[in-house]
Order: sequence, then C-alpha cells, then structure tokens
Amino acid sequence: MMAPPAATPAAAATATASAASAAVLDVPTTAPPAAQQASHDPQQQQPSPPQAAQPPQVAPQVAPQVPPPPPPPPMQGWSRGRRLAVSLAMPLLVGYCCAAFGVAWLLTLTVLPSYVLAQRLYWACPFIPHIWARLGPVAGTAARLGFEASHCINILTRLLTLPLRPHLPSFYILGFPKCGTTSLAEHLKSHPGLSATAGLPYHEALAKESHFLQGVYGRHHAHSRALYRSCFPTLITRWWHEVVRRAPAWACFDACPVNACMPHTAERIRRLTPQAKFIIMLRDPVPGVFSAEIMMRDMGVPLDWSFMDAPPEGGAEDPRFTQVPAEVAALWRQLEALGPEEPLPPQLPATFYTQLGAVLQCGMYAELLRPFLDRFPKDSFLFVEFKQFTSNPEAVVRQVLQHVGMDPARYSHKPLPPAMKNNYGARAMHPAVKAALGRLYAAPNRRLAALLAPWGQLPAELGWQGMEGV
Ligand SMILES: Nc1ncnc2c1ncn2[C@@H]1O[C@H](COP(=O)(O)OS(=O)(=O)O)[C@@H](OP(=O)(O)O)[C@H]1O
Repeated sequence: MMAPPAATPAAAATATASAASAAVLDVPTTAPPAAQQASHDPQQQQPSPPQAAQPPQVAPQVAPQVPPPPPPPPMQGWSRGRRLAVSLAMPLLVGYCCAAFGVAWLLTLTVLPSYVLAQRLYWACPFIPHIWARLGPVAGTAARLGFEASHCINILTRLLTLPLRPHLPSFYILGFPKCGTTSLAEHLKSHPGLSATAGLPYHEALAKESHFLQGVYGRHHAHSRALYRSCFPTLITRWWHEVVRRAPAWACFDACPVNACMPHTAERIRRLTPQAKFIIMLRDPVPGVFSAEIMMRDMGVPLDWSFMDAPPEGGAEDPRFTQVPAEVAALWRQLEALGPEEPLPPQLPATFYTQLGAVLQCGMYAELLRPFLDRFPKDSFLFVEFKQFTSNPEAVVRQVLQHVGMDPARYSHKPLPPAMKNNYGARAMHPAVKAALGRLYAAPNRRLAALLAPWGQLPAELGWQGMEGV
C-alpha cells in the first residue's frame, strides 16, 4: 500500500493540473459550429421519412469494399510550450496520482464505499453477478470480493484525480453490440495517439466501454460532465503518448456499443461532446442477436427462452419473433421522452440485459440511429459493416483513423488473438427461428438502407434479409 505524500506537493500538483487542464482542454464546451447547428434544423432532417418509404435500390452507386477516406479533420496536439510545461510538472502529477491511489486503497478497506459503488455497478450491469454465481460459492465469492474492491479503488482513484482528467471523447464507437466493436477498439488502442476509457484493465469490456450513460455511477448522475471526464485517462497518459511515444496528437474514445441502442444517449452525447465523430458498426441482425444470446448464456444470465429452441406449433406467428415485447417497447418510449438530466428509469438495465426481447430491439438499427443522425452533421458518421471489417480489418482501421483525424501512417496492424471470437461449440440457431427473424428484420433493414443511402458507405452485397442488392 502506498503512503500519501505530504499535502503541499499534492496540492501543488492539483493546482498545476487544474491549470494544465484548463490550458489543454480540447473538449468542446461551446455551442456547435454553424454548420453543425444547421444540421440540427428539423427542416433539414425532414427528408428521412420519405426516404424510408422508397425501395432499397436507392444506393446502387455504392460498391467499394472500403469506401475512399474523407479528408482527415485536424486533430491538434499540445503546443511545444505545453509539452514542456506538462513535462516539468510530471513528478508532481505522478506524485498526486500515487497519493490518490493510496487514499483510494485506504477508503476501500473501510468496505462501505466498495459496497455502495458495487451496488451501482451491479444495477447498471446486472449481468456481472451471474458470472460469480457460475463460478461456484468459493471461487465466486473470492472473485466477487476482489472485483468489488478493485472496482472501488478504480472509481475512487478516478474521482480523486479528476483535476488531471480534462478529456472527453473525441469519438465514439457508438454501436452496435456484437458487431465487432471490441476488436475495432483493440486495434485502435494500439495507435500511439489513441486511448479508450480508463477502466479496469483486467475487465476487457469496462476498459473499452464507460457504461456511463447507462448509469454506472448511479442512475441520477448519467449526464454529469465532470463524472464523465473521470472515465477517461489523465494528463499523464496524454503526456506519455504525445511526448514519450511522439504522437503528433492524442485523443480518447468511448466504445460502449450499448449507447446506440438507447434513445436517451443521443441528446446526452450532443450536450457532452457536440463535435464528436462516430463509428457505427453494423451486422446482419439475425446472427447479431444470436451472438448476443450466446454471450448472455456464457455469462450465466438466466433466459426464459432461446433462439436455439424449435418454435412451438405455428412458430412463424410466434409473437416472440414478430414483434418487440410490449414491456421493452414501453421502456424505449420512456427513454425517448427522458429529459437530458433526468434520472434513468429504475428498470432500465434489468430489462435491457436479461431479455432476448431487448436484444431483438437492438437490431432495429434505423429507428435507433435516427436520434443521432438528427443531431450531428452528416460527416460525423462512418458506417462499417461487419463482413467488411472482418474480411479486411487493417483497411477498415486505417479508414477509421482517417475519419477521426489520426495519422494512419503511425498505425501498425497486428492480428488479434482468436479469443476475441465467441465459441459456439455445437450451438446454432434453430432454422425456423432464423427464418422468422429474417422476416422480422426485412422491413427494418430496408429502412436502414434508405436512411443510410446519402452516406453511400454500405457495401454492394450485404446478404442481409431485406437488403438484397443494396
Ligand atoms: N476479426 C474478427 N473476425 C470475425 N469475427 C469477429 C472479429 N472480431 C470480432 N468478431 C466477432 O464480433 C462479435 C463481438 O462483437 P463486439 O465486440 O461488438 O461485442 S460486444 O457487444 O462488445 O460484446 C463476435 O461475434 P460472434 O463470434 O458471432 O459472437 C466476434 O466473434
């Protein structure tokens, strides 16, 4: 355990950090620029419904596997003077972080903060306790206690070092779940100018996904700019990348794909980061929802039905495959109407993470994307199709880097370990269920093709139900 250093250097470090934060804050806090405001004009967004009614042959001009990259937007790094100032302050900043880490340890030993923070985490991510249950009473309890303690140290350290964390994300891997977002984030993290969230390093998901807008800091705080800043790396990380690794600029990103699925996130992201860019990964929803079921089952989430089971007599008419359940649809309407600073509905995560009906809702891409497309300029978005990504990940990563203003020349591609892929074993979707879900998604897929036609970024042969020839 580290002893906290004397108060004077820590206070000096705080003051230095605050000054440095104010000086280097790249995060836009002002109103969006004129072009962006123009894009918020509802009149400009009106073409969408008529497009949705058009047949999907609106985008035959789209063909290349990887579309030509747009010109990179400028990504500014620290000036020479700021690099020098932060470098000189580095011993104080590191000392301050060590002190904060020590204090976080001591507070965690009192157990109460650990308990409170764990309750919030389990509320926002209710699938995690199922993992302990699967491990059995002894290993499960040990894993739980270790996880809760380290979660508490992690969150308290983040909060105690808030003055060193002036950054908000420059871009989001916004969605969708099970579309390759973790692989893309892993590739991007290897670029010397990029970091994801400052999460628990041993927990793959939370080191990439903030889950902030899903209430990981509590359902009443899922909009706070200061708390969101705490999810991202410190000035020390930026200094490491820009000065030690000699990246010309540095940026961080949030790769929480659940954001795309929940309608309240669009307005909150606009308020927090109005100039953000977005990477939106898309996959045929039928294999996508099955991938989600496998993940839930492998974590031990109890599900009351399965895409693997034969549907009962007259399966094609089974309401589970023809519509999103009423409870889930009602929750989505509630999220759509939620004010940008209102607390999240109490039933949100439990409904979202434990029901296959909610998984089905996440495949309704067109409806889920509309709040984002309505709020951000057209050139904010880059769409990546799953097969396009998995067949040539290096080309897609370079295209993403270009889109977010990072130098692709500084990226060196390394294939990821096979462990990034689900192990299905003998498990497969029942053919009748697969056919029923294909029918469920055919019309939403056509709406997606029409909605995204102006971007011209979907490849020619998707092979999704309803998107033939798009
Ligand atoms: N390179 C590559 N090649 C082939 N398949 C790949 C690759 N990278 C990710 N994947 C597949 O993407 C699925 C996981 O997507 P996500 O990381 O977005 O999932 S999550 O929402 O973050 O849990 C998961 O799909 P399934 O295997 O169908 O479950 C991964 O196998």
